[in-house]
Amino acid sequence: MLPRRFSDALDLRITDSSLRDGSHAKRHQFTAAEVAAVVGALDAAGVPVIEVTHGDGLGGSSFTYGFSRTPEQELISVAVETARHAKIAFLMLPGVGVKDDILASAGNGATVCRIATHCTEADIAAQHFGLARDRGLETVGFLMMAHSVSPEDLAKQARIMADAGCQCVYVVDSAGALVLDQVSDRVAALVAELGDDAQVGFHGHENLGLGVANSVLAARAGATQIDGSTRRFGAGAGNTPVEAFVGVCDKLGITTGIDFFAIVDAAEDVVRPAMPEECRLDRLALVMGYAGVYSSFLKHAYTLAERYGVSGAEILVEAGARRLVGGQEDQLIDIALTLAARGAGQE
Ligand SMILES: CC[C@H](O)CC(=O)C(=O)O
Ligand SMILES: [Mn+2]
Repeated sequence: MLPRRFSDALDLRITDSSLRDGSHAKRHQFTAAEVAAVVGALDAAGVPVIEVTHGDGLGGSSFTYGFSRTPEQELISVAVETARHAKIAFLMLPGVGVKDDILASAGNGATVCRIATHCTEADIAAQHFGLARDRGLETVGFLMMAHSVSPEDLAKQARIMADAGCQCVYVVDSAGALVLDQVSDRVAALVAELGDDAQVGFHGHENLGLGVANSVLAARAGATQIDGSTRRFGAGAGNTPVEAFVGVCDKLGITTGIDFFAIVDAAEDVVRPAMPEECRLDRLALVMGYAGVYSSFLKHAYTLAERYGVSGAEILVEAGARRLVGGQEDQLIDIALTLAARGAGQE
């Protein structure tokens, strides 16, 4: 069991996901040199956990999700060799990655295993949590698209993960659709359900501009692990910006162990040069948050809108109406073709 608090000095543990969620924004084109530079800067700033994987997790490099420029085990190895203090985490979605991918990541020195499922499908992760615990890995569970079920139903799924060996279950706002109390209610429901059996975490997206505020409310409701990405480098409008969140935590007296000025410098001098462009709160990102669409669909929507001459916003609105989940990227093609047949204009 993980302690409720990481140490007397640390109220919250932040995991930086720039090198995993940011992979979506970079269309999975990280080089080993970029990973080394970013890990070096985040580690020096005191970031305790750094996640490194293809955006869609281990095994994500594919026609469906987009091919990686650099094999992810190479990136994990570089991260492990570079980090002096930070733990290196990886993400896997059962069925996209397989158990051998977990073993390979552990073999290359990653120590935090994060398993993600849709928020109604926690049971498919049971064997992966078991394997990870057997290998001595720390385990984190991701209940994705958490806006789409009630706090009570989410808590039941969290219980399934905890019983399978998950040490911290995250409320994952994949669409950046949760608004303030909707975060607190979900985190509080998980805290009440899990008690001392597992910690609770929160992973936010900026699609409605609420990443920092939602993360503060998650912490106040009892979350002890919070995700963010330096310079918001993540899918959609990006994730909760780590540097802003650290500054806010400092002002609120919440201890993160991260040096504000060092992470601000890392954001500007090291992470920004690795980004193809800023993660923006633009039309399609806003539509994602409003319509409740998986943030990693953003680049797919841009590509399909251009290819078929249709509106990216309309693709996303329909994706929200169909309640698409991760792995259903091919349905975006169907939506685009349907819009093209109707003669919808491009936006
Ligand atoms: C495809 C995995 C996904 O990007 C995980 C995640 O960060 C989320 O659901 O927000
Ligand atoms: Mn995410």
